[in-house]
Amino acid sequence: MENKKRVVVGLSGGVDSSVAAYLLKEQGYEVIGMFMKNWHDETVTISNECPWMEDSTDAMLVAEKLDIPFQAIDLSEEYRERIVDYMFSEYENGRTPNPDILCNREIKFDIFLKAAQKLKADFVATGHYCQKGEVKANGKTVYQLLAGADPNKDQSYFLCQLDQDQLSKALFPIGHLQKSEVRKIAKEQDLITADKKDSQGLCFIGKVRLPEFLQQQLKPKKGDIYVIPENHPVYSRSAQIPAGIDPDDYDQETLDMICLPLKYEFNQGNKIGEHNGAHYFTVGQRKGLQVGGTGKPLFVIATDTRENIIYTGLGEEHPGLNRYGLFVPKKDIHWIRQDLKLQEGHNARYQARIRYRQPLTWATLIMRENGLYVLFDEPQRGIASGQFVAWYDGKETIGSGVIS
Ligand SMILES: Nc1ncnc2c1ncn2[C@@H]1O[C@H](COP(=O)(O)OP(=O)(O)OP(=O)(O)O)[C@@H](O)[C@H]1O
Repeated sequence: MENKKRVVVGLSGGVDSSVAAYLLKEQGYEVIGMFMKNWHDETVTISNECPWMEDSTDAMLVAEKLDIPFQAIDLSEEYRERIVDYMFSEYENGRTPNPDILCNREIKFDIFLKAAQKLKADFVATGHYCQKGEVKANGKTVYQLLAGADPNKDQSYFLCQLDQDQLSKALFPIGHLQKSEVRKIAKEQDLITADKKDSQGLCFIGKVRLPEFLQQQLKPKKGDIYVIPENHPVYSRSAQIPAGIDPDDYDQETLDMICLPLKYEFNQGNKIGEHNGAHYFTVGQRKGLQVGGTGKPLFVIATDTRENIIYTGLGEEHPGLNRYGLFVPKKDIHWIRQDLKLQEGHNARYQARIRYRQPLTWATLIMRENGLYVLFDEPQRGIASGQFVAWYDGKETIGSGVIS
């Protein structure tokens, strides 16, 4: 008899990974369930809300029900080093990190994958809503990261930093299903996770609230909130894409103006209130400013963590909030499809997004010596440095990068 391929499936104690494990078993794989503990207890007890104990018990019960071996591993040290510390340092520097994307690249498809390989696994599987494809390029197999079939659940954005090696070892057994179908299978198989509520992203923001989390390490620091008028000269050239220019013909100054973060000075605006620490805030944020009586809603358009100043704009249409371009420095550009990598001096049209579940927008990608300029056809709300931009050809994620 042919040797069965061995798969370690990440069992989170949720319904998606439970059904992923069930389907793999049905398909004839030799399946091992593995739960990872990501959080140190002291980090968790702050809000008493990260129920990893309950989750790991659920994961174990699912494994028992499916009659597959089960292991729990403690990755909390690695998680702290690679995700938690990065979160703090990014916020401290006024950037907006995405822990879910990092967790996939650094933990699930790196450390967790290596732990699986120690168990002689051929693959690692997760309950992500995305799919894997394959094409041939220059005679070689190239793996594709494709959207999940359920448009409301597509999680491919969270995997936009995976590389070919990681993808070659990944399986996404529920990616072709709708969420409702996944729940139905879980019910039919009498899995105890069938009715469990969805987690929001990873164990992070959903379970440990972000402001509470940040306050563990970033101390409050009173500072000023300024409001920048809409007609400020800084927007005269930065707030739109000049019509009729061929992407090959953009001069560097114009690109920088449209795509680099705008620099504000406090004397450009009026003081409108105070905050308790610029490092708690992110571009696009509306809640938590606690400035009343402004008529139109107030949005963060920039933070200066060095000077501890928050710059805001009034109204959803403020040009500081809605920008056409962004920039990814050379070292932060990642191509899943290496074979489609843009060469310096070239440009291409792709669809792109800067956050999970955001509808895709057409954009022109312009590769220059220092990095990648992304010019959207429509202005994008709240582009923040540290966020990931991902670009797509239809359902396929082609590449991604960290916004400068
Ligand atoms: N603590 C964990 N241990 C093992 N695998 C995990 C863990 N957390 C997440 N995963 C894996 O990553 C996938 C995506 O995680 P995410 O937190 O986005 O969960 P989800 O989409 O709500 O899925 P689920 O319903 O399985 O929890 C999960 O389906 C699971 O395979």
